[in-house]
Amino acid sequence: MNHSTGTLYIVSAPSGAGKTSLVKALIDAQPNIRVSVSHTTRAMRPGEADGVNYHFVDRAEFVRMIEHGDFLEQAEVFGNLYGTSQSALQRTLDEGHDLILEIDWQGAQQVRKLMPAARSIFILPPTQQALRQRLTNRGQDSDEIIDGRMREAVSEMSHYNEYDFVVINDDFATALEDLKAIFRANKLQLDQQQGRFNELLSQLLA
Ligand SMILES: Nc1ncnc2c1ncn2[C@@H]1O[C@H](COP(=O)(O)OP(=O)(O)OP(=O)(O)O)[C@@H](O)[C@H]1O
Ligand SMILES: Nc1nc2c(ncn2[C@@H]2O[C@H](COP(=O)(O)O)[C@@H](O)[C@H]2O)c(=O)[nH]1
Repeated sequence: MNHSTGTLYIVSAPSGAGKTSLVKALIDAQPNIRVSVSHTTRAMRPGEADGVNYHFVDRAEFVRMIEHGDFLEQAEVFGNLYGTSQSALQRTLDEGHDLILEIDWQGAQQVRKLMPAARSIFILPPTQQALRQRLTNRGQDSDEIIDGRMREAVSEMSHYNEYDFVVINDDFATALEDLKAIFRANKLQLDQQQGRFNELLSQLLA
């Protein structure tokens, strides 16, 4: 059996639903999973670092990268450009690591067309009030930006049924267990498809 190529996962959610926190907790527990570092024209937030949270570039550089064909997918979200580097993604998968893309529904549609084997997960907040509360508690965006993100949340959430799985992030620990279960089930399915159990089965059935 050859496990050399990793699986690509797409994780989408309205801003503030908790996808970054959940993905971070998942990869802390499962070292073979990597997270793609996107390029963006958004301003850096306090506490963020270039090359860690994002590759922060200006609009001219981002447009140059689009023209050069550097992105697997790219989209405008909340007035800023975001994109996934094709070469970094391919390198990580070829190294055998599973890779998570934290991207919006527009990017998810583009990736599904190009890489149909990608598995996709949509994370929902338990209520609209909880979503606003989380954006407020995060303390990184002005009231005006939070209002804009709440308006966009409805449009983002209307695409939930394009995804393979939906996870509700009400209790954090429960949502994390749901995410882990999705990754575990997918790995077991791949093991079966790639014949990992053939030797055992030939002994058991002899
Ligand atoms: N289950 C939860 N209950 C309460 N607070 C939560 C829960 N999950 C995440 N949070 C908090 O909600 C805030 C938003 O979470 P996070 O930044 O992970 O969201 P996000 O979906 O990645 O947003 P964005 O798309 O804007 O980056 C954070 O302060 C986080 O600690
Ligand atoms: N299509 C893409 N969407 C992306 C990418 N990286 C992030 N995102 C989306 O942007 C919003 C806002 O993120 P924030 O860090 O500014 O709060 C987030 O909800 C993601 O869905 C990307 O590479 N491509």
